[in-house]
Amino acid sequence: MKFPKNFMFGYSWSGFQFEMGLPGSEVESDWWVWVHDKENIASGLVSGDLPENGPAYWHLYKQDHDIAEKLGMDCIRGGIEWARIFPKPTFDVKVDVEKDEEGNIISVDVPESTIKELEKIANMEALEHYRKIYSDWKERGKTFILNLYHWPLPLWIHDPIAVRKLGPDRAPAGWLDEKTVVEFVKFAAFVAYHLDDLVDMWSTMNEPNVVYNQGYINLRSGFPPGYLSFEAAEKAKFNLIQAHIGAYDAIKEYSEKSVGVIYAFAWHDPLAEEYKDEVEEIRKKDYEFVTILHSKGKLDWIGVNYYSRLVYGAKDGHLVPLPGYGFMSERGGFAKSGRPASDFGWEMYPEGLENLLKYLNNAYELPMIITENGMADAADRYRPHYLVSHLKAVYNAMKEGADVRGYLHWSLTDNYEWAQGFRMRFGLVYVDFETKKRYLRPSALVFREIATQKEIPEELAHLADLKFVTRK
Ligand SMILES: OC[C@@H]1[C@@H](O)[C@H](O)[C@@H](O)c2[nH]c(CCc3ccccc3)c[n+]21
Repeated sequence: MKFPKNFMFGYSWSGFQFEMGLPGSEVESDWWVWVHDKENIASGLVSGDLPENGPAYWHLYKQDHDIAEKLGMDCIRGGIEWARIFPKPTFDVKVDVEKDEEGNIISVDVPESTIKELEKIANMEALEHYRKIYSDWKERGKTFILNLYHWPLPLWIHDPIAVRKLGPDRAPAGWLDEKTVVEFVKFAAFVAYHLDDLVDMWSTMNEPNVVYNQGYINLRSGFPPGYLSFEAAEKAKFNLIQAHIGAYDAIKEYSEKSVGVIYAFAWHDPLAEEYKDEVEEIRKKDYEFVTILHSKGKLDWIGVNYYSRLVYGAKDGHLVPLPGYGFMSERGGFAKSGRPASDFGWEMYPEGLENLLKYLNNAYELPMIITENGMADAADRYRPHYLVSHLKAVYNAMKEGADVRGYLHWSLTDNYEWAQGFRMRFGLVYVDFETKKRYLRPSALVFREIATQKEIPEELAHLADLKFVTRK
């Protein structure tokens, strides 16, 4: 199975999960206070592991780029932490905001004069260090995708502990506050103005759907602010859509490159044929954020994050995602389908990726990049199979006309998995967090074979069809 010669292979990283690990790389944000909060740790909502003990990419980026190059990678999707660039509030830097009659933001104008004002309160050393990190990869003749927002917010934008204790009206409320939209657009313009020469493709945000679903509805996920409210989730969703649109326009002021969004796409299956139509409605609703951006012409490409599926069945007269399948399978066990689940309890379901890519290609007709795909598998027992079976799914979808430009694995190295800390290991490369030393897992060699040849060679294709003995 041969991929096009310009098909890209690589990996994705995010600031909070990868940068910290050696002294001098720490940065305060809502996620920082959230994972250090004693009550969150005591209640088990977060692991108690700390990001400052992470893989130290801020200092060791050359090492990881060397490994990535050795594994045949030619594209990295990376991030930039808003809390690093603007540790202090940017509210006092005034901009013109145009709103419609309902008060929705139509545009935020960030001219060069405003950028110069922002430079006076920005952390220009952090900006320069990001330039060094990105340049080290670009100087190797590689492709770089920069994503502006991957979940942490500056504390002056969002204080999650205060929101949970006092409510969003008496604390910096993050995406519940439309002021955040304006500040995010300033950040986007500032970064595009300063770093566009190093960026091949832009993304405004990673998985906005996870931010509003996990933060305000699925509280067991351990996401900030852990404030249960359906209307808060809707408000956050609305403001995130405004933020993407504002950032899209702001980037276009300073860049000719394409601007997309990276989204968490689960695949949805009905447990029985009779639920088919209702599940199609659920799928449409789940992808609505992307549909809205596309309908407004504010989307040049789609970052597809795919891991597993959700299977829907009837419970008390309505359709719900069923435990025992997809994301809701037993950690380190087997899904009810008989397929193995990851250390995180996510069923391996490569068909979902093939179905998803065909569906998205038909729905949006935009270039796509798999910006995340991988599994928590500390022992690397299943990862070779997971990797080849999902690459085969991409290959099959492309054969059916899906416009996929690349596959970026999640991830190169083990890293800080949010509320789970270091317990969930997603790396092709194992990290000893004491010594920060990197070690290749067997699946890294499988990745290298495929990425260097841009092909799933015959002698590795069998890995897609492995059958694992279930406990039964
Ligand atoms: O959990 C592994 C990775 C995280 O480390 C990334 O930061 C994040 O972008 C990320 N997203 C997902 C998918 C989570 C999800 C999918 C579908 C529905 C809800 C959540 C998995 N991951």
